[in-house]
Amino acid sequence: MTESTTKTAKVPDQDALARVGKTVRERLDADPKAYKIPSEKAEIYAIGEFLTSNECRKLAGMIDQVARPSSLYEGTYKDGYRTSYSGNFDSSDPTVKMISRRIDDALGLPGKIGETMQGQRYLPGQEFKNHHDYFFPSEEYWKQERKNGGQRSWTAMMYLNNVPAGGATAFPTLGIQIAPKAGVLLLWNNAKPDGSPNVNTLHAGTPVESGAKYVITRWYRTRKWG
Ligand SMILES: O=C(O)CCC(=O)C(=O)O
Ligand SMILES: [Fe+2]
Repeated sequence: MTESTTKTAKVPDQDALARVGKTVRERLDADPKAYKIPSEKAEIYAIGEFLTSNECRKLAGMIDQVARPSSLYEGTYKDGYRTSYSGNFDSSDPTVKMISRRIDDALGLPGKIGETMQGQRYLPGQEFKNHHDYFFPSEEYWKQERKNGGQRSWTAMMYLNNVPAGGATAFPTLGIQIAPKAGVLLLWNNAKPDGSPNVNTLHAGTPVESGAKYVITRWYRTRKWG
């Protein structure tokens, strides 16, 4: 590809990603509870005490009900890549609805562009290796995801427990590691302010060394999901 074609190459959903990026940035910057994790290369925020300890306990119990091996469930990752157990929640469950709405409100986004919350449990030795949450339009799955709400914009992830050792969320390119803390909501923009994919959002759920790690993820698209 020549330089000029590279520059004009179309990034799917770029304008929408830029728009959603701005909406959420302005919302979080105005929220005194949202802490911006310092980085020049990516937009990452955290909100502490987003969930109560009772909510964390209840949601962890719900993960135990839905969790299945992630590698079999997802299909898009190679064996050994994501060794945690995960599962989608029932989006009509009242608790799921309430927490989803709380996240939507924190980001200032309409719930219809959010994927169903997904629960995930890691036991000692389990991990989710380095990956990007955004889709690669060159991959086969994009044909489907393009129609299914389009590209992923923000990731919202909640920690449901403190992990005795290991299990940090690591952004290797940024030199940032976030240790799980019960009730914290972690948010990051998978796109750059101009709406192109941000490669610096590469991240991993590092191996849990002892105890268990319970998290919930809600990914936002650019258009109505599902
Ligand atoms: O468990 C973590 O810390 C990261 C999870 C993650 O990257 C994801 O669910 O997309
Ligand atoms: Fe991820």
